[in-house]
Amino acid sequence: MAKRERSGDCIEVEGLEKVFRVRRRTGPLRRERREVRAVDGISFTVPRGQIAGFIGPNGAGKSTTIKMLTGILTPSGGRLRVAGIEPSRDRTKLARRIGVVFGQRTTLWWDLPLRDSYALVRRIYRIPEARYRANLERCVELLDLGALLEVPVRQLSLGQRMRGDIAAALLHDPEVLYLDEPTIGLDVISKAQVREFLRVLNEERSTTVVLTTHDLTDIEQLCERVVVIDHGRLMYDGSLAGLHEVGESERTLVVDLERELPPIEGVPGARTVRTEGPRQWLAFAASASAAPIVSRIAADYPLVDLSLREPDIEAVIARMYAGR
Ligand SMILES: Nc1ncnc2c1ncn2[C@@H]1O[C@H](COP(=O)(O)OP(=O)(O)OP(=O)(O)O)[C@@H](O)[C@H]1O
Repeated sequence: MAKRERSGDCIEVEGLEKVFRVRRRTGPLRRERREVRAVDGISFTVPRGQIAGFIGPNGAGKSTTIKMLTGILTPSGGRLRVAGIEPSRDRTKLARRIGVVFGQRTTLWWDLPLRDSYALVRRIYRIPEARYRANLERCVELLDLGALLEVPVRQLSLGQRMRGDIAAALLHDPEVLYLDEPTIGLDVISKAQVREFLRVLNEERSTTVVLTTHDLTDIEQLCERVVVIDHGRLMYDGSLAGLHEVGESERTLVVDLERELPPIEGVPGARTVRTEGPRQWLAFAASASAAPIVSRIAADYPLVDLSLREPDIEAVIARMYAGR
């Protein structure tokens, strides 16, 4: 698979806007016209070869932005370029340069085995035989699809289907890959497989990736950069560590003790926020290490088990607002 140059910006977005005009019935003969500003003047760029996280709460305008980046929707205002192409003007040309994966929808043919779905993708994109074979072989190897190629898509588990969908989006060698919630509903192992694949893909082919997710672990493990939008506006653009800092976000340590005890006290940097029988929840700054907190608790309390919970995106963003 071809490795590309990592120079210049692959995606350029300037003052992007999308206004939906909706009509609402307000009485038997009355209709009201209303405007929804789904995207309200967003600007950012994504350099070639970067994996950028694109996050925000429900209804923030993420899908609308992605749809404009793929040419499905025409912007109401602003400027947009992807791989040097204006998406809404040259949608067909752009389709050859981009791949799109939606976590909650499949682009595969439900009744066909994976292999036949891929053969159809090959025909749609007119992928040359040698390139198709090489790309399919690499995807099958990296996504562990060998045993699944003859299985009809409807019989695949969600994680298998997702891996199948990702391969389908890459057979024509796109330079940009949009992923909308690629790990949603997947178990821990499938999530790890998908993340590892994206890391290798980016490393081997310098593919530019825009990743929409509600899972901060996806961002943590894959994205050097994160763009946060809310109410159609850009809230933050920078590193994940920086986001935790401005959002003053907290991680939670869930601790199982041998028996019910009073709330854990005296652990520097952590405070007990909840107790339920022998289980206690301790919050601490997301930027801090959990190690000293864990060893302190292990030394002072009868510890049976523990797990770590990452902050959720909604909470981080809510704190960003509160801090303004
Ligand atoms: N076709 C449409 N017509 C009218 N309003 C729309 C349309 N598509 C989206 N919207 C509105 O635009 C806003 C942004 O929606 P969008 O789907 O882009 O958000 P999102 O960030 O992708 O949310 P989610 O995380 O829930 O997918 C919402 O208020 C939504 O109701």
